[in-house]
Amino acid sequence: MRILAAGDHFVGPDLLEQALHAELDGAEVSGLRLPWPVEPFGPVGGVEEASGTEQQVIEALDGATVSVTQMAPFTERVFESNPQLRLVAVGRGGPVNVDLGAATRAGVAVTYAPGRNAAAAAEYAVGMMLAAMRRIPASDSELKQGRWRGDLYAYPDAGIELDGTTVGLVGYGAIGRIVARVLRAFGATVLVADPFADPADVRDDGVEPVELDDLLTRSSVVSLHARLTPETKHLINADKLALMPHGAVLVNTARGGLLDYAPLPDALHSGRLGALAVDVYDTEPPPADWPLHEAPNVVATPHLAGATRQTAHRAAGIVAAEVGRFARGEPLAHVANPDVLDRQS
Ligand SMILES: NC(=O)C1=CN([C@@H]2O[C@H](COP(=O)(O)OP(=O)(O)OC[C@H]3O[C@@H](n4cnc5c(N)ncnc54)[C@H](O)[C@@H]3O)[C@@H](O)[C@H]2O)C=CC1
Ligand SMILES: O=C(O)C(=O)COP(=O)(O)O
Repeated sequence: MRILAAGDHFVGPDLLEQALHAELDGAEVSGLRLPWPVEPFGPVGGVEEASGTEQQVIEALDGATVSVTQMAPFTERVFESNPQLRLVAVGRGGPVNVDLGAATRAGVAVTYAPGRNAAAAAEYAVGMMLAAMRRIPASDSELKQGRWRGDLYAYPDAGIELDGTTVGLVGYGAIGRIVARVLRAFGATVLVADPFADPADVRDDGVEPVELDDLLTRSSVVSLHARLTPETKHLINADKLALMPHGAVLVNTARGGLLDYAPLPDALHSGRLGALAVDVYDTEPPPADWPLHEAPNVVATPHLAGATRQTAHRAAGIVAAEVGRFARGEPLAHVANPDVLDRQS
């Protein structure tokens, strides 16, 4: 079986290859390294989450029946140009770089790796929340500039605790669930808005399922954990921000497109938003004259929430395990287009 390991800077072709060799004896693996920094290609399935070009993938596939990848674009043209392809195993929480309709028409099974970075992203989200609520990065730079205990030591400008605070999570998938568990351990009251989560399951976790507007009205801290789709674009806009209590904290470690960034500078300057913590942006990287660089109480990091060493190994292990199942004719664990399996059997 010929396999293309189309890796990138984070989960490289070498890591994918090692995992494949550990899983399968005698696999013939070729590597493709996708560009870094990311060169966006897309949209593939409504969102721009692929990197590299389809031509690169078409040429690199070169007769492979299986490909493992993180970000390579698998488009209609890629499938048409490589009719021998049978499996694309994507090491991401969603196979957003694959045109699923085209894969299904071409008879290619697509698998993915739900939760592979959930612990990493959840821990980071809670870290960002605490950083914003207690303004840890600002205090760090003040101290390094020779300032000892500024406004943050003065009532009422001091930060707030998670203990006893109501935190609203928008999205209750792999990451939202871990964030909820951690927040409850801190003593927070957790509300969740997720139209696809079973309210009974949410309640079983000690969390209250609510509608989005209710969540925004009641939460002192709101953290976004939904996936970006055409339906969730600008889920949080100026009207939704206006529902939040004065001084509320907003955290976005999910996707820039979930949040309309345009009204945020005014919301921060007026104090309507008490603090903002963001790891993701409407344009990545944000421009040098990004208005939020000048706004008060913003903690901003360069899209790092999911990036831990464990995540990279887990992604490679999950895709290699899928390829192993495929090679042995066993059922695949996480198929995004199950209809195609009937046609393959
Ligand atoms: N900053 C980073 O480095 C990372 C960001 N992410 C992002 O974090 C987000 C969450 O990832 P996962 O938990 O793995 O995704 P997931 O697919 O497990 O969960 C997403 C949840 O969003 C819910 N959802 C869909 N429409 C919704 C709506 N209108 N309102 C509220 N919820 C809605 C779904 O029902 C699902 O439960 C995604 O946007 C993902 O791209 C993930 C990992 C790293
Ligand atoms: O945002 C990131 O960096 C991600 O890794 C996104 O993760 P996912 O595509 O959900 O596996």
